[in-house]
Amino acid sequence: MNALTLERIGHAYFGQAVLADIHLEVGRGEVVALVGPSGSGKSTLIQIAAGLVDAREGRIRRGFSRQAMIFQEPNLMPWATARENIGFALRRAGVARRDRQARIEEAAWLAELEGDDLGKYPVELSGGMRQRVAIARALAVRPDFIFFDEPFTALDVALKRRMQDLVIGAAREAHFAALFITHDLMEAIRIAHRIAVLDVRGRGIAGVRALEGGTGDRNEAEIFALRQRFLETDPLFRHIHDVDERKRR
Ligand SMILES: Nc1ncnc2c1ncn2[C@@H]1O[C@H](COP(=O)(O)OP(=O)(O)OP(=O)(O)O)[C@@H](O)[C@H]1O
Repeated sequence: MNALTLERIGHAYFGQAVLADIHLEVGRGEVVALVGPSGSGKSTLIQIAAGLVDAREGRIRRGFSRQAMIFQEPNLMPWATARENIGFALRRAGVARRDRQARIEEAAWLAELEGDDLGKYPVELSGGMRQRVAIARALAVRPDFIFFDEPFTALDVALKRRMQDLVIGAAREAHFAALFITHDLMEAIRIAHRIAVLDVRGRGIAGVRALEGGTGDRNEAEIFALRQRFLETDPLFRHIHDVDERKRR
């Protein structure tokens, strides 16, 4: 069984269709990037897949046992240290108190957080460090599926790159499957096994491209060349940088 299967998913907000006839599969241990123009319904789809929004139509089969979500905003509790933020997630997940410390250390190691950082409050941490804490909080529950909703869009280029490497390393280490929403085709090529492109108006998946090799195996020159090839020669990617396509209808 796949980690995730979406069948004929459709959704509408206030009678306005947002998604229709979406079919998408994510295999076990597979990272699928979902790209599409702004407003095409990517966030809605990931929220449906994660069970945060009930789809109006279709069926979802989940072959994973524990999920986590990472958003653009780290959403840390400001009154709690990084360690406590991760610990709360473990408590919510039902992890016994005696096991929490070891799980926090394990997740901090995967997210490359130092011991000092764990004792700091969110306000004392940089944007990048806060996002590391959010990643550690997600990894601490040992998810076998992670939903990423444009997690690195707000970060500068160098930091973004480090975070992507971190996700690639963690995916290899922890073997989770993931659905990763991004606007950035370079990011999709760097991180994913396959790239799915959502139709401009959310009417189906326009197409899927499988990437050769494992994630993290592609060097910068290969990633750049592939991005250029996709954008210049593959009609599937023609509209992915369109903005607010829906509003122009
Ligand atoms: N809670 C909501 N209530 C009403 N309309 C919504 C809601 N959430 C999203 N929409 C609308 O649904 C459409 C799809 O939005 P969604 O955020 O899913 O797209 P997206 O592809 O993730 O966009 P972006 O890349 O800009 O984040 C948009 O027209 C948006 O305005």
